[in-house]
Amino acid sequence: MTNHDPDAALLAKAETLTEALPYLQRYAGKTFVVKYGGHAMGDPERQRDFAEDMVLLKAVGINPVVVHGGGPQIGAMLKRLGVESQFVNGLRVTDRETAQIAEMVLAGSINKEIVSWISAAGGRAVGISGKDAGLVIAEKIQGREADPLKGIERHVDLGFVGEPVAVDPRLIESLCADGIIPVIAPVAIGLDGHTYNINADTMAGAIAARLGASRFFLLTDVAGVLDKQGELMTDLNPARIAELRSDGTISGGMIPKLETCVNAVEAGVDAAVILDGRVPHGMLLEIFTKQGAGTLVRR
Ligand SMILES: Nc1ncnc2c1ncn2[C@@H]1O[C@H](COP(=O)(O)OP(=O)(O)O)[C@@H](O)[C@H]1O
Ligand SMILES: CC(=O)N[C@@H](CCC(=O)OP(=O)(O)O)C(=O)O
Repeated sequence: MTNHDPDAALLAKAETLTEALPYLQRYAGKTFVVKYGGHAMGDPERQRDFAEDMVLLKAVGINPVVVHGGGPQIGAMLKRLGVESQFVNGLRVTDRETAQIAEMVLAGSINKEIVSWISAAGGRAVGISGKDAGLVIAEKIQGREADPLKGIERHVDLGFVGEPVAVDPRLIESLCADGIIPVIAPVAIGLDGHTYNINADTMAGAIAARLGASRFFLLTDVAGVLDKQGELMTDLNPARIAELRSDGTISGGMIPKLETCVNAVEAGVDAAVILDGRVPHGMLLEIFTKQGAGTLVRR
């Protein structure tokens, strides 16, 4: 090696940057909605990685919009307060007290924590919930559950569990235009004036659809959607997802996750990606390199 030969490791770094160039050009000015699940919020190092990724996206001209969950954190708080909680098809049955606690955890502690991480990474973030500036209007969900005895679905009352029926994107758009990363908690006011707890995947999907996002990322605690053998399925479409649901391959929290992906891509989002949020910078590799990560859902 002469003095003029670059170090191989440095060269590889430069190559990574040039490999990113077409993606940087393609995505500049586009909006990416990132759903940050409660299970994906690992230790402080992972939290810092996530915040750095958001700040990096913003720095290269992409508009990240974060919608976060916090299911495990709500569960821990309910347990501390001695309140029982149960899920039906991945949705938490939410009575009035649970709705208050969910709002406290989601729009209070978690929302502000994420804002602090982004701030520590050098970005500017504003933490809001679906309640702010009429961002999301919710409607009560009619819950359904399989009746194992009769082999049919029956209605269940999920309480104050809502789904978005209207999204007013103006607040998000003005924050993005001002160089700010919006961080959104999945709580909204219903048409009836009550506070509704909304599954964070559903909330994020509705926002991604309304914003016409280029990409919708769902960061969770699995590599993506796994088949019955536990192997990663890298590409899915709505028809295949319907099959996976009916043959029982997907269950629990993966049900609302895939439903929301289908709704988002059918509403015009280019692609949704479910990936492991605990893998350091996995989202950056997915966006800026040829290497894919997780499960890509397209029409
Ligand atoms: N086929 C499947 N592939 C991957 N995960 C699945 C599947 N079926 C059910 N799951 C469950 O879905 C979970 C992800 O949903 P959830 O717990 O709601 O995550 P998050 O809190 O990130 O939204 C996984 O950890 C796994 O337990
Ligand atoms: C109705 C409903 O189930 N709401 C969720 C909201 C939080 C959430 O979805 O958080 P994750 O993304 O971390 O699962 C809940 O109460 O747990």
